[in-house]
Amino acid sequence: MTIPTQSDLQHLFGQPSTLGGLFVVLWLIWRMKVILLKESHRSFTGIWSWITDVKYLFYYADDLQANYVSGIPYTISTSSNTFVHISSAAQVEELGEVPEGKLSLVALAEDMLRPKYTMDGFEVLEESVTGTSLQHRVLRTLLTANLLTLHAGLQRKISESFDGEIYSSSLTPNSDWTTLRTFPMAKNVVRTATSFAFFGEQLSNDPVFLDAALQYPESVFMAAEALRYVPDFLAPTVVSWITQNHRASKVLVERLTPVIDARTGPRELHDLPPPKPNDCLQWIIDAAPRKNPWPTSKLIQITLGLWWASIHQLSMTLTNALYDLCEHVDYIDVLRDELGRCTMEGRPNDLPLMDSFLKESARLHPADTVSMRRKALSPYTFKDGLHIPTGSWVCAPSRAMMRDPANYVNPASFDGFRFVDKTTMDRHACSITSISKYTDTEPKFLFWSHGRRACPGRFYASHVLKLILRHILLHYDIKLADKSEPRTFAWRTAIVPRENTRLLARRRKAKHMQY
Ligand code: HEM
Repeated sequence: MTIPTQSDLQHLFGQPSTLGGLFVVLWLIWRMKVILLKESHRSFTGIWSWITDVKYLFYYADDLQANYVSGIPYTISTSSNTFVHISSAAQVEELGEVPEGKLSLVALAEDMLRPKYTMDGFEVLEESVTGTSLQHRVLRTLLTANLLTLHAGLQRKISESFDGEIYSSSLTPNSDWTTLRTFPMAKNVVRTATSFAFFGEQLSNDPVFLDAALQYPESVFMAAEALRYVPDFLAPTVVSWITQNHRASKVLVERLTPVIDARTGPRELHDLPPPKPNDCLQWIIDAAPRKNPWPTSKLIQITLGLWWASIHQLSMTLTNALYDLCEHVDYIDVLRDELGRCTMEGRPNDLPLMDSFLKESARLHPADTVSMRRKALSPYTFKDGLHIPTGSWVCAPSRAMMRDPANYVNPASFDGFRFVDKTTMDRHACSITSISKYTDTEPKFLFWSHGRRACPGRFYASHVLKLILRHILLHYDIKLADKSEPRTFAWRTAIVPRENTRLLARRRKAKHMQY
């Protein structure tokens, strides 16, 4: 695993400034000060914990992989936290069902994101609406059920956005092949498509809104990261400086307020017969309580919370899938053939070969090394006796588990059709049988987590990834600009695509193109 360069640190949080590097320096100074002033009486311990913290900033993923033993818990301790990694199927199943009141995702998200400062006072949502938490109802149920309805609009947004990236690229003018910076391109395409599904046509056409929509998750992430390095009394100042006084969230609030007000206005107006807007914003409005309606500000907070969860993983996953396609070019024609024969209906078993390819890409190249993070609100003892003390974090080392020979045959090799029944490969492309689908969750495939809180956006994510790859494969040839360019770097548990790694794309001849 390579560690980030100065340029990666600058871009880690999406800001082309020197802030990334500055944080590390600030943090080193702060930690040194703490050690020298407060811990001089036990300076060896202090310096050792400081070295450990620096190590886990860059080598968490490597350490986890090196020390992973199937089914045996592994603990990493830093100066701020203890992380217990569980990997037995029984423990993972149990973790997936433990109530929020004992092992909490919400408490952990509060610790990680510090929303009080970074999201302008946002409270991480745990409201229950009709028995299911709101995000699961809106994303898992309604967004998934509407994939077919949104399909044409998403397809249009994706082609406009990707083709726009090609035409606006200034990296290789006058060349047959256009050079794209893969990760920034992926972020733009994902943002454009997802803003359509979340906010509808009007807002997804507004460039100022779109800009803020991409900036918002990055500035929250960046501010939360910075808060780890500064004392609490400086938090508001530092966050305000990093987020440029919450610039992105202010633009989003300014643009969303009139749209929500118009939709929630007098009851007789907003309950008008169809056509009602068909987007996540509307489903959030509809899911809100009727008796004591939530104010617009709360509806916006909830919407932005879900938006935050939706963007980053999706663009990193797309980037990794594109690299895997370039690395394993033999799959390209087979996948094109499948695209030529099969239609997409918004179901998880659409395009079984591409589904399997995406799953294999996720298995070997996930953007996170752990999944199912929870914070113990009180001491918790697993059925097999494993004890988690209050305040500790428990999670599953998902990346190591997906590379475990006990879980997958020949785990280090990329087998893009690992998840289809190969005896059915000579059938008509669309009736090839899947052994397991991309969106399935199970203890050995924790890409989407598992259990009660498994990612509610996964059906949408799978559909959009297939739509984006479909557009690219049918209309473009792709290859890496330079095979030796490093693609990712490690940052805590994440494996982040580098900002400057390049992809080449060339428009295919018209006779090859089809929809
Ligand atoms: C490839 C893309 C994605 C990956 C790999 C991914 C993965 C995950 C994972 C691992 C979790 C943590 C669940 C847990 O801790 O148990 C999660 C939660 C979540 N995801 Fe995704 N996700 C992706 C895309 C999306 C999208 C597109 C959306 C929205 C449309 C979304 C919405 C959410 C929400 C709201 C949660 C929190 C669920 C809760 O609080 O119970 N995700 N996701």
